Amino acid sequence: MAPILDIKNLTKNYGSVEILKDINVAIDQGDFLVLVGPSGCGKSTLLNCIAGLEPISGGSLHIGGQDMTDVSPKDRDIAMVFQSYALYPTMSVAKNITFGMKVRGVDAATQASKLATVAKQLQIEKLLDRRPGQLSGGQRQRVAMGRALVRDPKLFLFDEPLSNLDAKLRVEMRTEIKELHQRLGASMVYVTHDQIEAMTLATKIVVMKGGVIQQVGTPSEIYNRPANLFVADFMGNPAMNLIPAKARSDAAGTRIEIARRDSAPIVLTDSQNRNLPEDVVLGVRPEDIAEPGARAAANAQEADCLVDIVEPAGADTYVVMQLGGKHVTARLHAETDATPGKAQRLAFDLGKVSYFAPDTGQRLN
Ligand SMILES: Nc1ncnc2c1ncn2[C@@H]1O[C@H](COP(=O)(O)OP(=O)(O)OP(=O)(O)O)[C@@H](O)[C@H]1O
Repeated sequence: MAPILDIKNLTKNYGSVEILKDINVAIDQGDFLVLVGPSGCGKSTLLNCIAGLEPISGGSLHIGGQDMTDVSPKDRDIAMVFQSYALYPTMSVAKNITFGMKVRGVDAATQASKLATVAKQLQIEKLLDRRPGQLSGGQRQRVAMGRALVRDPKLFLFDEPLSNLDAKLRVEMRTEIKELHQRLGASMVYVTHDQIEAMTLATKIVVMKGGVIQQVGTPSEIYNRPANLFVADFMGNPAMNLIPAKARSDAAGTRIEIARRDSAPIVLTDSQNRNLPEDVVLGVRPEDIAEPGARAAANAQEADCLVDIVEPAGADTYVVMQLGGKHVTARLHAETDATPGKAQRLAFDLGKVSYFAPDTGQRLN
């Protein structure tokens, strides 16, 4: 089957400035694509290009197998949910949701039945007579989604829909959106700068920086095999530790040497990765540094590390050390007896590490 959305070699310029560079992405029916990246990376511009709110400068864009490059937004069979919700303030919730259908000439009975279905799905049946001003942020968000749902479009587009909500409600609405996606099996494109939102919602993530796609992959690919230092650093909280190290390969494997502040370097042996250049950046997630025996590890290599800071975080305790001249965070059990100023034996899971070239930032393994 043709991809539901197929973007090929898309570029977008504002005047002489190239905002999006050679964008290539395709998703299948039912995919939840999340565009994620720091402010100004071009994710909203890309969404607006998909919606047809911005013309593209080069390349092509197909939705449902149809070339939409020059088609107006209303004829693209999409529905968009904006950050601002864009509700009509003087209309009731019911009118806000049915207005688009009315404009398109949908008959009254169909309007009513679609409204009832969507109101039930979103649990806003009791709010239908209210105006947007009489709703909470989360309720407004639901109404905005209701307006998109009644269109039954080929593609839903979401532009940071949760960014106006407080932290707790954000998490609740995130779960609701995920549940809605699972129930409808709809195809969605979702913009956020929040990497947790990206990881939890997406079936496919596009990480962007400076108008350039850094990596396209499933949440697990992006998290476990980041393509470069930018993605490694951007996705995950606390961030992946990125430690300058020396790699020396021989018959037994690769010896990874990491400088310590006041003693000889730590030496870990990686039996899987050979042929690394001498200078590498070792990428290791905080959860892949543990107390020996605490977690199943594919290739645990132990070393003593001087603990600088201990940060209890409820379920886990974060321990911060200095290795390779960087702060390195390990995610330990809450009951750890790690103590600031004391050495702690830690197991590094070399079966899960990433290596990057210090100069280009590209992944090496
Ligand atoms: N109409 C415009 N004219 C010129 N430059 C623009 C215009 N709209 C956006 N830009 C620039 O394009 C770049 C990408 O903007 P965009 O809004 O897509 O980023 P973003 O990743 O969505 O960021 P944010 O999360 O802050 O919304 C930015 O450098 C921005 O200044």
